[in-house]
Amino acid sequence: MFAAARIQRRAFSASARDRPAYQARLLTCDLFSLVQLSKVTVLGAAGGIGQPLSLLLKLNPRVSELALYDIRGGPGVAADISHINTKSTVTGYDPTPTGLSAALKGSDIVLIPAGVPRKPGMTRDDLFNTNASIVRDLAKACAESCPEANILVISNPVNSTVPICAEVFKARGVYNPKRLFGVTTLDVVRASRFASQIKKTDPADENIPVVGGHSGVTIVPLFSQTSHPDLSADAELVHRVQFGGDEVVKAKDGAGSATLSMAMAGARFAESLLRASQGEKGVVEPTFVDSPLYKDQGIEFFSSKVELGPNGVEKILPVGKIDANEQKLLDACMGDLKKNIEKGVAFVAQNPGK
Ligand SMILES: NC(=O)C1=CN([C@@H]2O[C@H](COP(=O)(O)OP(=O)(O)OC[C@H]3O[C@@H](n4cnc5c(N)ncnc54)[C@H](O)[C@@H]3O)[C@@H](O)[C@H]2O)C=CC1
Ligand SMILES: O=C([O-])CC(=O)C(=O)O
Repeated sequence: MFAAARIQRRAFSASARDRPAYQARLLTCDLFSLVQLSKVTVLGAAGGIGQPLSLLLKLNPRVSELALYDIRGGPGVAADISHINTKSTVTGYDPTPTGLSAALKGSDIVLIPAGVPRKPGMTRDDLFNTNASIVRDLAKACAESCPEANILVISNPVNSTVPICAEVFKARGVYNPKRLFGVTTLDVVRASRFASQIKKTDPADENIPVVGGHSGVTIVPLFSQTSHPDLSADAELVHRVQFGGDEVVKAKDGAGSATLSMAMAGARFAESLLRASQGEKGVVEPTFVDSPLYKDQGIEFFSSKVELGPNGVEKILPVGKIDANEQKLLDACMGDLKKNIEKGVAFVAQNPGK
């Protein structure tokens, strides 16, 4: 899949005479030639998140091919972004079944920010009726055209849209739990920024695990596991992390929810996955995945720190030691999370679509 891995394999199997040539190629190839075969697809590429996310992916030298699909405006965004002077190719696709399958064929990573965003007064769950069928149908297209790709779900409610994708893949016999991710990176990004504002630190040095799900009380920051354990008692900060999305929805006053910070968070998660796919060890990101951690409580999906690798999920790390404040948050998370997951599963059972 990736050029460097291919060259390395050839170097191993080459004759003693040819091996030095392959090894020299490995040593001398620049970063782009190392990774030239990574195709990334964005579904919903012309939206508030899709556009800046596509821009950031175009700037990423690990991406060699960028496929942009939307029900409207994909080719226009692609034409614009394609003029940026980085090596990757950019193609926009029309909203036809063949356009969608061509956008997905051969993809290594598919990011899905397609669907409607919140308006003030709405919860993420209020988006379910519209976004569930959008995600179901896009998941079907992925299951048919790129069943082995890593699927990164951004569309809300993430706690339900990820199980929807899983059910669609299962129904087609191609479900690989190691390759399905709910993107919760924005919660981690917010936690580190908000904590750094209080502690007057560089947010780049803050690494705050956030576990659970991606909505309100299901978002559980674990400050006790950082160098500022006292922050777990800061109820205002914890609330700000849990309801950071609402802060943006309110400020945008009907014009949508977080788009720019989300694009950064989505691009960061995709970059982590690319680094791990290309052999970097120890790449860890919290993400919402099919997880063994709370299956005994009937919770099939859970966000915790996950080590990424060439096959997607390499290792799901335990929640670890938490303090009494955080235990209360985790207890409060479980009820909503379970209901959100079950709602997604039930939706596909009752509405399998075409
Ligand atoms: N996971 C997270 O942390 C976050 C998730 N979100 C969610 O991301 C989603 C998108 O948000 P925005 O970009 O602000 O919305 P937007 O309305 O600006 O963009 C959505 C795009 O999806 C497209 N679309 C709709 N149906 C489609 C389909 N069937 N196939 C392809 N494209 C389709 C639309 O044409 C539009 O361009 C929302 O559900 C929002 O709640 C937003 C912020 C953070
Ligand atoms: O709040 C929203 O609806 C969008 C979102 O998921 C976030 O900003 O975390």
